[in-house]
Amino acid sequence: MSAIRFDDVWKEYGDHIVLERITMEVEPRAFIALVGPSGCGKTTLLRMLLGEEQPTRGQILVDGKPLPGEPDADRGVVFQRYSVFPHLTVLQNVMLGRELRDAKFTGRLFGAARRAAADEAMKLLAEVGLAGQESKYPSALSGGMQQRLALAQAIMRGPKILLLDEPFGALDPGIRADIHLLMKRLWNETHLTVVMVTHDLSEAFGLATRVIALERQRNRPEERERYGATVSRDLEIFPRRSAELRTSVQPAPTGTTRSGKEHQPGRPGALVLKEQP
Ligand SMILES: Nc1ncnc2c1ncn2[C@@H]1O[C@H](COP(=O)(O)OP(=O)(O)OP(=O)(O)O)[C@@H](O)[C@H]1O
Repeated sequence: MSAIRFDDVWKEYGDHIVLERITMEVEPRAFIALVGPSGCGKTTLLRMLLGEEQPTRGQILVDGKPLPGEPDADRGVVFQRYSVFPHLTVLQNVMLGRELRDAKFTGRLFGAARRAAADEAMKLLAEVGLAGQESKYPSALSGGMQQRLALAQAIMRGPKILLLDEPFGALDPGIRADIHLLMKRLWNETHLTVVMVTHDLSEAFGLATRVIALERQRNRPEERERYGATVSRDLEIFPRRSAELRTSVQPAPTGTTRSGKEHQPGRPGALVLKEQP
């Protein structure tokens, strides 16, 4: 469970200002959807949260402390594609999540620690609907299954913050709906703070507790490089989901993530609109 604070964060590449004046607080266990036009800096913001990029000005604090300058186990990430290792089996990919965290130098666990990690990985695979697929390689899985695997691998690292960069963008609508249910269930069952970049507004409103739009305030061609994007809309989904609303959801049957006990998200029509000053 982590709170994130952006304190007047700017990101520039040479003379090109990509983001400016990003100041916001993200409460613990929030599910943030970052939306905005192509090229406005959504992925750049996510990469700064991951530690792959540093702010040019300002700072990002997690639980009151400056964000470590490089990726660590506290932050898990799933991209639209290529988040898992093609040369490792499904089980090995999920185990790696734990090995990278607990055996940083060797990348391997041994003995009881390895058996415990394998048991946990098997449970997690069942939870994401991949029971029975453990010895397959990712290339033998569908796109939706690969993204479930990527989620399982990220969660196996035990992150406090999960960063999602259009993780479901390449999936067919039906498969997307299934994986949305899975995502909601995983978020409900864990203490994760989630930040997700998406182009899909219905996905944003269906999953998130808060939808944040980034936009350039000045967008004439000659101004594009000199003015970065900033937070233009901060939409809180109402009623807010909170720890009290969490439901205990049984693991989905193998091969599916549909659950009758799924917590319903806030409806897009029920919003509190907070304009940025
Ligand atoms: N390493 C880099 N060096 C120089 N410019 C970069 C770098 N990374 C990103 N940019 C620029 O920053 C801007 C924002 O890119 P970013 O990928 O964050 O946008 P985005 O909102 O995620 O776009 P999309 O929705 O199309 O994925 C773009 O103009 C891009 O060219």
